[in-house]
Amino acid sequence: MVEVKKITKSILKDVIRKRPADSFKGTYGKIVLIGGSQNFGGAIIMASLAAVYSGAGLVTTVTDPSNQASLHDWLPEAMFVDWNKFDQAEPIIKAADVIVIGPGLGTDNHAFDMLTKVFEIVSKGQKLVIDGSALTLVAANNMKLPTDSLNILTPHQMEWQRVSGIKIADQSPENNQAVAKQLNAIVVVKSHRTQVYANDTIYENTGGTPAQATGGMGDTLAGMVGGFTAQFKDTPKAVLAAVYSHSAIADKLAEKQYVVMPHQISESLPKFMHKNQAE
Ligand SMILES: NC(=O)C1=CN([C@@H]2O[C@H](COP(=O)(O)OP(=O)(O)OC[C@H]3O[C@@H](n4cnc5c(N)ncnc54)[C@H](O)[C@@H]3O)[C@@H](O)[C@H]2O)[C@@H](O)CC1
Ligand SMILES: Nc1ncnc2c1ncn2[C@@H]1O[C@H](COP(=O)(O)OP(=O)(O)O)[C@@H](O)[C@H]1O
Ligand SMILES: [Mg+2]
Repeated sequence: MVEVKKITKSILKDVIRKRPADSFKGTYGKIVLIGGSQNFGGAIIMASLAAVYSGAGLVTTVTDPSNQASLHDWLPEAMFVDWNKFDQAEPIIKAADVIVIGPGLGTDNHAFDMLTKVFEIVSKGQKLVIDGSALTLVAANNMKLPTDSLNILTPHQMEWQRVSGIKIADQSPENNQAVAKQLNAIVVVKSHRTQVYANDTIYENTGGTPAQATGGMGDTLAGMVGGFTAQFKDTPKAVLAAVYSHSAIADKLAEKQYVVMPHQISESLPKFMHKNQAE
């Protein structure tokens, strides 16, 4: 039996630091989020909201132009780039600390082309969060993950089945770890008790509620993983803190709500992080 470490509240003070007085938006990372087709615009808006509300310094959303007005209605803090104008997106993607690709991306040819181009241009030192449709595209087209970036995959169990080839019933810690090692990535397998595979160590979350079983909940986590890894140096720990915070906020809201809306998690983040920061 392999050891599975619990993700507990102690991860928060380990990761979330009091902000130095002498800092500016550049200190907290540049993040680009790519996704949101005409039909799935909400997904990239929810992910972008989570990135800004978890404290990322500068956020750019690359999406279908039909989403621009709603994006800015929800989030004037985000910059917008039309995903049909890749020449405009390319320098911003190249300059980013973190790229999140996949929420609501869809799986058509345009989505595949964009994912292919992003995999080509990411470079050393960048973190790449691969979620949702991007994982489905990777699996369907047998795409190799980029080797220069630090890759973080955030599949739900069915996406993980597609990417890893392991059937949901067989997704044991041992089996999952073997594929996570081959992929040389941090893998977040989302479920009632989400597991994280990082640096040969397996972690299991201790929170989470069925009140979270609503579309957009994973898109929100992807944005949080982006926001946390953009700001906090230790990437595996930042991922663990994002996973823990996402469920801890939901558990608290679920004490008084039957269902928790993904945007409510984002809206709770600034106060939650304030309360749980280390001096
Ligand atoms: N408002 C929006 O715009 C939304 C857009 N979304 C986007 O829609 C695209 C497709 O993602 P979906 O996940 O909906 O569809 P997928 O087809 O990729 O996955 C859903 C399938 O997986 C199965 N499944 C098995 N175990 C599961 C688990 N633990 N969690 C979730 N599903 C499990 C489900 O039964 C279902 O058949 C993604 O790009 C996603 O980001 C969704 O996030 C929903 C909300
Ligand atoms: N019953 C549950 N208990 C705990 N967490 C859950 C439960 N159902 C869903 N979640 C969480 O909600 C998120 C769902 O992710 P995902 O399926 O990718 O959603 P979407 O793509 O619709 O945004 C994951 O973080 C998962 O852990
Ligand atoms: Mg998802």
